[in-house]
Amino acid sequence: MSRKKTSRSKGARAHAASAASALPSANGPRLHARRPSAPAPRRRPAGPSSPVGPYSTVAVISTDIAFKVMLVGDSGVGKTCLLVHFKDRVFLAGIFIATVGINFRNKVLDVDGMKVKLQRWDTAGQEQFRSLLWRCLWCQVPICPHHSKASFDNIPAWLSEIQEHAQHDTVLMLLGNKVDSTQEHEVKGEDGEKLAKEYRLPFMETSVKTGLNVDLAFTAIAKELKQHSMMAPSEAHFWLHDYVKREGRGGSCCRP
Ligand SMILES: Nc1nc2c(ncn2[C@@H]2O[C@H](COP(=O)(O)OP(=O)(O)OP(=O)(O)O)[C@@H](O)[C@H]2O)c(=O)[nH]1
Repeated sequence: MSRKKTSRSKGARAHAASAASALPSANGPRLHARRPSAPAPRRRPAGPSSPVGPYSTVAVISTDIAFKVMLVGDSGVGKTCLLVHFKDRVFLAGIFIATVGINFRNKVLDVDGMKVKLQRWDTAGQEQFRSLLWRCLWCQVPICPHHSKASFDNIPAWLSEIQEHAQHDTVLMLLGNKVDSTQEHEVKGEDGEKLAKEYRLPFMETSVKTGLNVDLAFTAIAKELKQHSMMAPSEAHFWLHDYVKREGRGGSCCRP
């Protein structure tokens, strides 16, 4: 639990500040203007072996487009739980088995009539695993829980790392997880919102325990990614920030 990144150097934080200033303005170009001419290739991921064993049944689901998404943040912030809840609608209450290596889970969403596959990667906090993935990701979601100031304080360093290694047009969204927690909230929703504004990121409070905004977070990501790769000139523009504000429930990020 204590494999936190609290020891990040002042240099990293300074870099984070400069990374923030490097982000485009809210009214300027969007964070992620990638618009490939062809849909993302549906290749089997390179590197780590598939979790599908030799005796597993493989269901082949035809999808129109596929994207790699990764949740990032300190150990214990709820990355695995978010992924598991989104896929299987269960909350791993009180179960904390630190992720070792890399896992991934697929989920196909129907986004405006198109099948969008989100391939969600779950990594342990170790650098060597993340560095395998940085460059092929389409979306990164830094997370901090409401009751952990240390995790919150590390978000700029995570953002800095993303800025440094990931593709420049990676979709980003900030999540404040465990909003249900009865522990004293060292971090208020307003703090998360303020930080998100500073980095010009959409922000949402989530709770895997109650399910608050979990599906919405992934649906918003899927919509945004779909737009990046497929938007036809006649199609209405999808605004991630607006969608999150409009559809989110509870918390300071969203309407009541
Ligand atoms: N109350 C509450 N607890 C949560 C929530 N999300 C996760 N947890 C708990 O937080 C602990 C850690 O969750 P994980 O999903 O394993 O954390 P992680 O970020 O994947 O951790 P690593 O695998 O070490 O990187 C578990 O005991 C979960 O039950 C939430 O929304 N609310």
